[in-house]
Amino acid sequence: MSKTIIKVENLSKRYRIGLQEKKADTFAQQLWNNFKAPVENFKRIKSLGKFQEENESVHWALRDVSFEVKQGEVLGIIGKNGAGKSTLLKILSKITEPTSGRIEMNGRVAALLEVGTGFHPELTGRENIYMNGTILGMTKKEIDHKLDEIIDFSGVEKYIDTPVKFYSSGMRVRLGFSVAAHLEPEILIIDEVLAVGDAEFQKKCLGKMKDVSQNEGRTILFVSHDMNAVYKLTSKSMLLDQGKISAIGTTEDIIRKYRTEVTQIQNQYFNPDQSNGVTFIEVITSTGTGIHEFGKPLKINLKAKFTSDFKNVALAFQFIDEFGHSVINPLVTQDKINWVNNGIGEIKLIIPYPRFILGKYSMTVHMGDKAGKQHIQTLENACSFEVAMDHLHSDYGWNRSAAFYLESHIWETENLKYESVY
Ligand SMILES: Nc1ncnc2c1ncn2[C@@H]1O[C@H](COP(=O)(O)OP(=O)(O)OP(=O)(O)O)[C@@H](O)[C@H]1O
Repeated sequence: MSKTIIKVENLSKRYRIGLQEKKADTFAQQLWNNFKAPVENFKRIKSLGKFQEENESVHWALRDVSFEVKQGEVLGIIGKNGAGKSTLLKILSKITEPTSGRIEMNGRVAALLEVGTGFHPELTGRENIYMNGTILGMTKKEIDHKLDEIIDFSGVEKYIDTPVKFYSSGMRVRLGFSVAAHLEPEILIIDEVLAVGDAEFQKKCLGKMKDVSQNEGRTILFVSHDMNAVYKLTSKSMLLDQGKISAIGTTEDIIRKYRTEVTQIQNQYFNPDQSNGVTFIEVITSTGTGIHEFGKPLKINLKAKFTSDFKNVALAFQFIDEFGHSVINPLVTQDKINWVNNGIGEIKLIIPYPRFILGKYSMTVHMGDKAGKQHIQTLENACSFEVAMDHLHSDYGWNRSAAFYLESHIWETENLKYESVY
């Protein structure tokens, strides 16, 4: 059993929201506000000083957060904007003090948080490498030994003797990551910053992080909004919600939970006017929450009610992607449907091998009589669902704009044959 390298107990961070100036409509009011401001601000500061008191100007960015990370573990940290992810990483990197709680870290920490943190702008790239190495407790000889590798990985060798203040944000991130990953910290903390770099560099960074965790036993904490990157790099993740841990578990489960929370999906349609036509439609996705995992069967349930028996009904389901394209030919009922039990009826559509690739889809339902003479109802945007592909590993990453669908296929040469089934 590997040893615990990070132990966090009841960690909380309280921010005091700025003491704002009062707005004035008139000059006289402005003078009065200026006169009163010091007294009011003093009162607010005093009330904030009382730790136990809740107040609208107090904001808890983290509240009672406890968890442990073992050596060599790669922990993904995900959550909506403002959930407290960066605050947690800043506290662990000793950039910010917690308000209360305890942290035990058994190793040297290298962090890549905001673009450019950890660099002195007036120093050159090379000087900054030495400065960072020294802070991490490395000798000059040890840094000398790593120097070429760091410069090479960063891809900024042309500018390595230029002060960092002249670097673009992408160049700073490249060098920042390279320094953090190569200077052999026991704990590597990486925030969203990698998103600044181009796709090729991001891929290279993910590969390097995998390498340092698997082959060198380093521990990594990784924050990202890119679920594909989290999926690829981590097997365990933590979901933060309003400063609290809402779940810790396998990355697959945590991403599923997160997606369900952030995606506003209308996967049920209910018609309050039940006099004639469709009364209810539901898209039953593989997760049951409007999120559908690529490749699994998709089901649609439709209920209808008419004022009397209704014979020879025809239905068509049309699937529209988020760019407004109809992605497959509308699926039309071939045989007549008769709803003769006072016009109450139900039909299920099952798509066994849907090919919709990641993204959001909505469904339009057309209803008419079989002869096509009578149009009964068209329900645009009746239900929607989102297709997720995080569970499918890809060396390239999935890109919504790259394709409309994904196809299973077979490769054959003289001495090799294999099938990729999606
Ligand atoms: N210096 C600060 N002063 C006041 N409030 C702050 C400060 N820093 C962060 N906060 C607040 O604390 C909460 C958590 O912020 P944090 O940046 O940790 O969230 P996050 O999960 O990293 O969000 P994002 O995904 O947008 O980066 C937010 O409500 C934020 O407004």
